[in-house]
Amino acid sequence: MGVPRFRRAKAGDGELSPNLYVANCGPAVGLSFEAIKSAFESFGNVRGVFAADESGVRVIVSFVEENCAEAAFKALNGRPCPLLGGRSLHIRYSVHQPPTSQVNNSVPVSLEASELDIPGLYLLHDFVSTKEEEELLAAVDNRPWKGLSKRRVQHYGYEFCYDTRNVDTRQCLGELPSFVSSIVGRILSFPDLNDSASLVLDQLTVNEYPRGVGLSPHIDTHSAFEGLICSLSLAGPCIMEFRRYSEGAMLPDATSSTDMKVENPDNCSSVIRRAVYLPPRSMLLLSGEARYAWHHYIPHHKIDMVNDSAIKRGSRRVSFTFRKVRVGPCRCEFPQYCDSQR
Ligand SMILES: O=C(O)CCC(=O)C(=O)O
Ligand SMILES: [Fe+2]
Repeated sequence: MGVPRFRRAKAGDGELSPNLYVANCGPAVGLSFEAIKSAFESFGNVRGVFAADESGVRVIVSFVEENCAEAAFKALNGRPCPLLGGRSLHIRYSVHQPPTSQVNNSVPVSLEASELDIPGLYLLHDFVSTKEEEELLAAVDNRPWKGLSKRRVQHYGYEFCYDTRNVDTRQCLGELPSFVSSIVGRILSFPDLNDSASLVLDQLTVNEYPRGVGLSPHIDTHSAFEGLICSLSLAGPCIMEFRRYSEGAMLPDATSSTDMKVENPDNCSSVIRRAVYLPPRSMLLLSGEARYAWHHYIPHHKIDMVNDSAIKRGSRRVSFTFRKVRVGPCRCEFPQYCDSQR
């Protein structure tokens, strides 16, 4: 069945809902789902607490009764909650989205990045051979994985912290491993990347996604990484969607009233969406506008529709994402998406 999905309540949904979207609250700030459930249960029976997105600081609290949600909303919205460490909660009503309205929410999928017309986006097919792919997979499968809620990761160079979406630059884990040296060299020889300062790639995140698992829409934190992000797809395919929000204010950790639009593009009139198919062994390069101003997103699908073909995801997809850790603030041309220029 999977985790239920929710969208922001809008006119026509009725005034009340048993579901509350609660920001500034979640495992990333030390509040477990159990602790949140028990705090909200002082207002009535809670059916469940779910992550609203991957941030760890936004949850959906789903009550059995609407009037209990209303009581909790009135008592807690915008006020410090003593049962939750005195945190000030930001609450809105949220509506359960039944599975039937989740279909046909897709955009046409291109096979070539150039068709997306996103400056700074490149997709290089067959960037590694099948033999290299096997060797890279064997190398990471021989090393310890760290389990996240839905996928496994490995970090090299610097650890990436999912709660802050940043790296701890004081804690270097060492050089990138020798099994990726030839890949890094090949990236550096790609001619269209003219910003040579960003080409000393020193951080690698390896992600292993089981079939059907994706990644929430995000822009990699500007202050954490420089202007080039390179992602090598191995083992299985997926599609990647890109979203450009015209109003800005879409910082990855924003708790503003716009942040639910990321999860619910149907509610958002000001988003441009494009998608590309990432086959195994392809390298995706994000630079410039593609890196700084477009959210990227891997839908949680087991089957992707690419033109008229249904393409089944493999039993897993493993990606190697190479980045350069930034020292000093970001000075990009997209301040509306930039945590350094807020
Ligand atoms: O799996 C991928 O290709 C993308 C990973 C990604 O976007 C990230 O780690 O920030
Ligand atoms: Fe990313």
